[in-house]
Amino acid sequence: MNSFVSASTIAGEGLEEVVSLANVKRRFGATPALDGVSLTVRKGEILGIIGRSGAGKSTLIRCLNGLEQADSGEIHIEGRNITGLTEKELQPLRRRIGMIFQHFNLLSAKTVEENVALPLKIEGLGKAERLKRAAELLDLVGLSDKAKAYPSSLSGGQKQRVGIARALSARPALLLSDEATSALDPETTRSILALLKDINRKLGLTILLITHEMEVVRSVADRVAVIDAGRIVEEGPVWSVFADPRAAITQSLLGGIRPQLPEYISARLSPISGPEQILSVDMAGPAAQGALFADLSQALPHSFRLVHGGIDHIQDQPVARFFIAVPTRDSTLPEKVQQFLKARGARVEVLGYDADHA
Ligand SMILES: Nc1ncnc2c1ncn2[C@@H]1O[C@H](COP(=O)(O)OP(=O)(O)OP(=O)(O)O)[C@@H](O)[C@H]1O
Repeated sequence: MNSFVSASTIAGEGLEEVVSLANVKRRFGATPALDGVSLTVRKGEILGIIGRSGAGKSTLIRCLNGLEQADSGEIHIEGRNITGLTEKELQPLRRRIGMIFQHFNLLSAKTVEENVALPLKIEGLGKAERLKRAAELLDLVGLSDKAKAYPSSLSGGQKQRVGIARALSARPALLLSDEATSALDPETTRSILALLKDINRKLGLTILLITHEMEVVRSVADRVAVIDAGRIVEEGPVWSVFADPRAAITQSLLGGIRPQLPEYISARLSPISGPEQILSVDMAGPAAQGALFADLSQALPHSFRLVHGGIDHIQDQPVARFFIAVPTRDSTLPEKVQQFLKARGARVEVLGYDADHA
């Protein structure tokens, strides 16, 4: 483990909730930007907050770091209520939150190591100690060879690594990532997310990820909270929210990364009985581990045709979603197939009938 940044120095000892919000409200004129938000970020976890543009994510961040005052409700950082504090009282608490941003916000006239060491200068540390710590942090993010470089000579991914090192330099209790991968290409995004996960695991760093991309949540978060019109509409372990999204907004945000019924089939689906009934079959955890379709085909031969789908693995849990077509020539078959699948723990939904399948 890195000697400078250890789990115990990043997060306060013995505190389970690094951040908690209780019924936080913030209104701009007629717009309730935050409409009673309650959530907690637990020590050592990665919590993803996802929402569309205008959902209230920026207002939430601004309330958390004290740039915006909530109209009502309470915000605790490491057990301390920050609502109503003066600017002076807020300053030491603000330093408990390290931030990384979409556009990195590095100082272009300073070298990489100077950027990383800057928060330590503000804390009053001597130069030798600042540079020693900067070197350790650059080692942590894999950029030791760029210490003397200027930000303009770095790629986007390298700039964000510097941003991460700088955010960690003042030993924050929480790393707040504000759309930190939104300006990066998919491969660089993956490497930055892998780095965040690695630091989270190695150092026990608590991370709050604000994003509009489900893929970001999928690859690194432990829990996810979905925000819509200033309200948390759904919250839970990532794999379970992916397996069974309840809110319409969550289903819509998941649209791009969950198997969907192919467009050409959904376009011709009819609610009126036809030659094939189309079902969606969702399974997660133990239910997704068995040989469900092999067993179905043995119990009820020629009872279905696989149309589309697949198995994803989220937080080491299988999450499966398939679409099958069941012939209706034998009118009792659809019901038998559904009962078989439900008895094996699958969630089954009748989407309609495909009248045109040859
Ligand atoms: N200073 C302000 N004055 C007036 N309305 C505001 C202000 N800040 C935010 N709002 C409104 O509050 C709502 C939430 O905005 P917010 O910026 O928090 O959303 P967001 O999820 O961060 O969106 P984006 O992803 O586009 O940044 C929006 O309807 C926005 O127009």
